[in-house]
Amino acid sequence: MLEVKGLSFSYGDFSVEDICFEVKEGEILTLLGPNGSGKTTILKSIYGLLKPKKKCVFVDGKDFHSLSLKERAKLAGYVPQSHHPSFPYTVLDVVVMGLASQLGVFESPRKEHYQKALEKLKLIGMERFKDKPYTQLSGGQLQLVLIARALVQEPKVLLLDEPTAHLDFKNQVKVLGIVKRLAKEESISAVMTLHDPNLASLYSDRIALVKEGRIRALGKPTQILREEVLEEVYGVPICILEFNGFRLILPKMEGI
Ligand SMILES: Nc1ncnc2c1ncn2[C@@H]1O[C@H](COP(=O)(O)OP(=O)(O)OP(=O)(O)O)[C@@H](O)[C@H]1O
Repeated sequence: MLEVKGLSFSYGDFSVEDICFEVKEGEILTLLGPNGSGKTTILKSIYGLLKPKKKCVFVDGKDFHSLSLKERAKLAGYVPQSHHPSFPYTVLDVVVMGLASQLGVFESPRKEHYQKALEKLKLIGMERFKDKPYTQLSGGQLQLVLIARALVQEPKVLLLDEPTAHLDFKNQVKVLGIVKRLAKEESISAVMTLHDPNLASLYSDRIALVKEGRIRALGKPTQILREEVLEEVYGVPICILEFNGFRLILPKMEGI
């Protein structure tokens, strides 16, 4: 289980303050909120890429930030929002790099490591690209490879920053479906950031609405995704249509 207890971080002119939530095994919590509200800052602070003001992140009760890099890499995987590859490693090599922390300093990856990486590429439907230089992938393909790289560690906690950002509709559904299935089957605690409230509603167990560096509301999608709450957070008129038990969140337009 992931516990975030009073996480605060400041860049100077922007800060996230007193972020608190728990994510149980098998659960997906989505951070949803406007551009610049602090979602990435929260994810980076959890993973330790940014240094929060105090001890505040615990995985299975362990103070995550006090662990060694190797121990952290075993426990948590992070998929960044964007990545600009510079060296033309093959896709398979990039996924194997996810296991670097599990190898000794002078140890090269072995057959079983490549096998594991290939399994993860198969899982996301990217095995046919295994020998392609990853500098030659599209933005969406790159995103999928980064997800495979995080999965190869078989982490207990998965942090995904806008995992659907560069993906077409089919791949959005596919990737979020994979995250949901893995969370349940592998008992992973997943935290992701999304921009689309409809996708958040469909794929999250709980949603934290973030505004100006603070969590404004936290709960199940049906509790959180209400017209007045979303209007307050996004500052635009919202209309929610209910149909066969599903909720469709739309901008309010004349005629709706
Ligand atoms: N390295 C940095 N130094 C200073 N300020 C930063 C830095 N990175 C981000 N910020 C600022 O912190 C605020 C929150 O940024 P963050 O990327 O966390 O927001 P976000 O909710 O993830 O946004 P988006 O949805 O647009 O990705 C923004 O005002 C941004 O300008």
